[in-house]
Amino acid sequence: MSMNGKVALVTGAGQGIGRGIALRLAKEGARLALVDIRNDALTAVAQEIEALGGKVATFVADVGDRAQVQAAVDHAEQELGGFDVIVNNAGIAQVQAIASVTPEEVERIFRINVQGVLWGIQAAAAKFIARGHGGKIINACSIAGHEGFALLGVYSATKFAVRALTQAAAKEYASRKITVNAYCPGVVGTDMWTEIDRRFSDITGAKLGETYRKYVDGIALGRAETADDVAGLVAYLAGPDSDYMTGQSILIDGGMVYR
Ligand SMILES: NC(=O)C1=CN([C@@H]2O[C@H](COP(=O)(O)OP(=O)(O)OC[C@H]3O[C@@H](n4cnc5c(N)ncnc54)[C@H](O)[C@@H]3O)[C@@H](O)[C@H]2O)C=CC1
Ligand SMILES: CC(=O)C(C)=O
Repeated sequence: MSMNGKVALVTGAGQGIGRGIALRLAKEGARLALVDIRNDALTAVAQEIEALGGKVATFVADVGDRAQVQAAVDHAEQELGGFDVIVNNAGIAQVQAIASVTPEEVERIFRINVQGVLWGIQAAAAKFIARGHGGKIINACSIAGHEGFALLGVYSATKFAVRALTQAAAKEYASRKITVNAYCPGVVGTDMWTEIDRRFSDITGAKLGETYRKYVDGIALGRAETADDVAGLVAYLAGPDSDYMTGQSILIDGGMVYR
């Protein structure tokens, strides 16, 4: 188990990709701090990890709020007795034509997808520096962080911003033995995609399920991605085999976007 004795904090851990990452890191031997805005979802995932024999603590926090992120990181260290890895996974989608997007919508998605990652980087890096033995910061990007998609323009802009933060933080923290990388999934069949599909349907008149199928048809490996597919990459980025990698935003999309 590559993460024995390590403590990892995962945001947006209540469902979907975050849940998959938390379960995988627990199987790798990590103690887990789970963060989400939904307490009921956190409790359910914590019970799954405990059933595997894992140690887990949960914190309700909104990642867009800097003080709440700091409090979650402080609690994780106190309750689990360490702090080695943060996975800044929480994020929201938005489907809207550029012509009709509002300032409120832009503010909300940048607050969660970009500031949420920034506050996580800041709080975690300060802990790693204070402890003096480095650490790993892992951020949620997307294929939309490598290519702008129609009706997903503002969402894409947030994910391009995550790549920029990942590169800049990698350079700023390298001398402290802190690595910063990002994972960029393609089409993962979570609630996020159910909502994206529904919004496309509202805007374009596509039948429910049609947009999702169209995207999946564009995947070279011929199937939608699972949270476990993403979690495998995150386990690698969280473990010792990736010690010499930093500043990278790695596509894991079954063959959709080639960079
Ligand atoms: N589903 C997909 O196809 C893809 C997802 N991603 C990214 O992966 C990450 C996870 O996505 P999914 O699991 O699909 O989403 P999801 O919508 O299924 O789950 C997101 C989780 O984050 C939590 N959350 C939302 N806002 C929060 C906030 N302000 N503070 C704390 N927690 C919050 C939700 O309660 C939920 O548990 C996101 O950053 C997303 O942009 C990237 C590429 C593809
Ligand atoms: C949700 C997401 O990142 C895409 C583009 O599928």
